[in-house]
Amino acid sequence: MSKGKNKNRETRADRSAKGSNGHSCRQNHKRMEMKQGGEALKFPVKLAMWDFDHCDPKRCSGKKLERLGLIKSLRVGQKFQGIVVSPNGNGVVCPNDRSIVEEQGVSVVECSWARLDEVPFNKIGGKNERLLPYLVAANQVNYGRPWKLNCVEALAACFAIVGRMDWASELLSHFSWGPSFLELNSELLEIYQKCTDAQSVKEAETAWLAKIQQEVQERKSQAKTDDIWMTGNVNRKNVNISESEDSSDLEFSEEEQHSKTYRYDSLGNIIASESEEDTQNDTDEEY
Ligand SMILES: C[S@@+](CC[C@H](N)C(=O)[O-])C[C@H]1O[C@@H](n2cnc3c(N)ncnc32)[C@H](O)[C@@H]1O
Repeated sequence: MSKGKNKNRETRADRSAKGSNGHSCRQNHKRMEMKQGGEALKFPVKLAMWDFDHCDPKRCSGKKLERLGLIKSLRVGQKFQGIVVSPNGNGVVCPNDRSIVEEQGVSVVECSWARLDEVPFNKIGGKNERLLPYLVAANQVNYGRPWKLNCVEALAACFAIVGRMDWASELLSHFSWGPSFLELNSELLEIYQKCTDAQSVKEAETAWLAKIQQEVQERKSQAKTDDIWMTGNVNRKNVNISESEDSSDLEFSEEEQHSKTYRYDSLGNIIASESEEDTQNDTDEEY
């Protein structure tokens, strides 16, 4: 029995019996026993997490995996041999990581995105710490948000990238919204699966981001053009039409419309080509 000033100090044995959330292994173990129908579910590879208890247990995907007996809690100070999917990672998960995933498993850091500065990253992790490339969350809390996935999405994303779609689907099947994560990201995951190393995944990610950026620009210009059909061409409102001019005078004759193909700017104004200004009679040029 310890005495005096050391009375309240934890022994090494006490500490090692606690998870990263400070709960005793017995408590964690007890929770792990609360499986569906009392039976622990089995997963083909090791799944682990450092749980910092930042999140509402009812909404927390890591805790749910733990309740199902699918994931093991690690303590601070304990390292993980497999892939550690972490905001502290250097390279990104890539198909070349497959053998590590299959042999050693995957772990995550169960914490709040808003409290990352409270996580002692130097005391957790392992030699295979990885970021995830661009993917979009499908969970109910962060639906549609890129990069910041929850724990089960992060584990599933890792499995999917290394080509273990079977494990990704199996894990997500325990969440009502789970399968939609793979649907939402299907095109991109297929692209990542065709890569090899981290650099090729980064290149694929850069190309994808450029593509979606371009699509956004195109949609914006399209929206501007569509507005004209709804509101009319605002530039035309400033055209000074004399009393005697009928609006039909501003329209082109059928003959004109058929004889030329006009080019329009984004506001619907006809762009006069240089050659048209120079040589009014030149009708051969196509725009
Ligand atoms: C910050 S926690 C949030 C957990 C959430 N409360 C839940 O219910 O699962 C999500 C964890 O998933 C992993 N993760 C998610 N997105 C990631 C990304 N883009 N790169 C690296 N790790 C990521 C990390 O381990 C991260 O700590």
